[in-house]
Order: sequence, then structure tokens, then C-alpha cells
Amino acid sequence: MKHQGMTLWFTGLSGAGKTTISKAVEEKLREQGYKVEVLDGDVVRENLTKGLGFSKADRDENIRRIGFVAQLLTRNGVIVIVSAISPYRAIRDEVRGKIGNFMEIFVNAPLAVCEERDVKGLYKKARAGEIKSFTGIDDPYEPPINPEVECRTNQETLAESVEKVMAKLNEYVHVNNSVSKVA
Ligand SMILES: Nc1ncnc2c1ncn2[C@@H]1O[C@H](COP(=O)(O)OS(=O)(=O)O)[C@@H](OP(=O)(O)O)[C@H]1O
Ligand SMILES: Nc1ncnc2c1ncn2[C@@H]1O[C@H](COP(=O)(O)OP(=O)(O)O)[C@@H](O)[C@H]1O
Repeated sequence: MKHQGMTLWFTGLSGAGKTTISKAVEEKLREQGYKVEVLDGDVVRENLTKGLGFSKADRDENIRRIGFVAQLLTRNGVIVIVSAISPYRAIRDEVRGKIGNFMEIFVNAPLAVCEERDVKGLYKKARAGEIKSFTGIDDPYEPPINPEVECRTNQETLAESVEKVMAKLNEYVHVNNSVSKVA
């Protein structure tokens, strides 16, 4: 039987919790014996999409390239975890269409909460005008309309967010019985 994988696509503002939740999900999946690869916006921008900026055209190109790699891995039985702001709905829907086995996870926290967290100090810089086109400040974020999972990270614990993602993934695995484990 040909095994297919699945792409778990985490989208949301900077500081919403994409990396935190996706790392915890990655750990759980590895414990359970799944083949997992992680494509995190921050890391991917140092290699696969090095040189791209934050204009709409560059963000779309970033997402297309990430989507392309995710597509290749997904059709070869890997669970791909993508963690990228991916602020534009149309390009998220485009990669969803290409990948097929795709779960969109909206990591949702109000801008004020993300800004208060300011994990990397970037909101402060954006407010000071030192960074231009910062998502949520002077650049758009288009929330998903019908995501498979929504994690409200200002209202639920990390464990609850992780559980929601795992539960939805298990639904897919049981319906399709097609996500492969490491032999
Ligand atoms: N202008 C601007 N807007 C948003 N984010 C910025 C910007 N400049 C740098 N950064 C840092 O880059 C990370 C986002 O990269 P992504 O590849 O996820 O962005 S995108 O999906 O192409 O929109 C993002 O990482 P996260 O905080 O983990 O989301 C920021 O650390
Ligand atoms: N329920 C939660 N889920 C995820 N992160 C949370 C949650 N509650 C608080 N946080 C905190 O929010 C911050 C999110 O940062 P990060 O995961 O780097 O965001 P992103 O990858 O979206 O930029 C971390 O400091 C994390 O500890």
C-alpha cells in the first residue's frame, strides 16, 4: 500500500505560538514513531528562501517554496510541520490545493498579546519604525476562514493546543489509515 503523509501548516502572527506548539507536536509524533520533518519560517529563510524579504511578492515566494518541499515530503509518507506566518489566504489555499493532505492550524492570539510577549523584541522595533512591513503592525494578516484547528493561545494551555492538533491528526489517520510510521 502506498503510504501518504500529511502537512500540518501552522499560521499566525509573530509570537502567537507557532514554533512552541509545533515543537511539542513534533516531539509527540516522533515518540509515536512517525517520520517527521519541520519547515520553520525562521530556519527556512536561512537556506531554502535565503535573500527573500517581507514584501507580498517575497512572502508569497517563501510560502510557495516551503509548500513545494512540503508537497514532496508529504507524498512520500512524511508528516511535515510548517511554521510560518503565511499571512495571505490565497497562497495558503494554493499550497493546500497542491499538497492535498493538508491541515491548517490557526495559531490565534490577539495582536496585543503577541506584542506583550514580544519574544524576539521585534514588535518594539516595528513600533519604533526600525523594522518596516511588520505583520500586524504595518502589514496585513488574513486569518483562515475555516481552519481544521484553531489554537487560542491566550486562552488555552500549550498542552491543550497540542492535544487539539493531535486529536485532529488522529481523525485523519483513522479515516485514511495512510500516514506511515518509521519501520
Ligand atoms: N517584517 C516582518 N514581518 C514579520 N516577521 C518578520 C519581519 N521581519 C522579520 N521577521 C521575522 O521573520 C519571521 C517570519 O518569517 P516567515 O517566513 O514565517 O514569514 S512569512 O510567512 O513569509 O510571512 C518572524 O518569525 P516568528 O516570530 O517566528 O513568526 C520574525 O522573527
Ligand atoms: N498556549 C500557548 N501555546 C503556545 N505558546 C504559548 C502559549 N501560551 C504562552 N505561550 C508563549 O508564547 C510565545 C510564543 O512564541 P513562539 O512560539 O516563538 O511564536 P511564533 O513561532 O508564532 O512566533 C512563547 O514564549 C510561549 O511560551
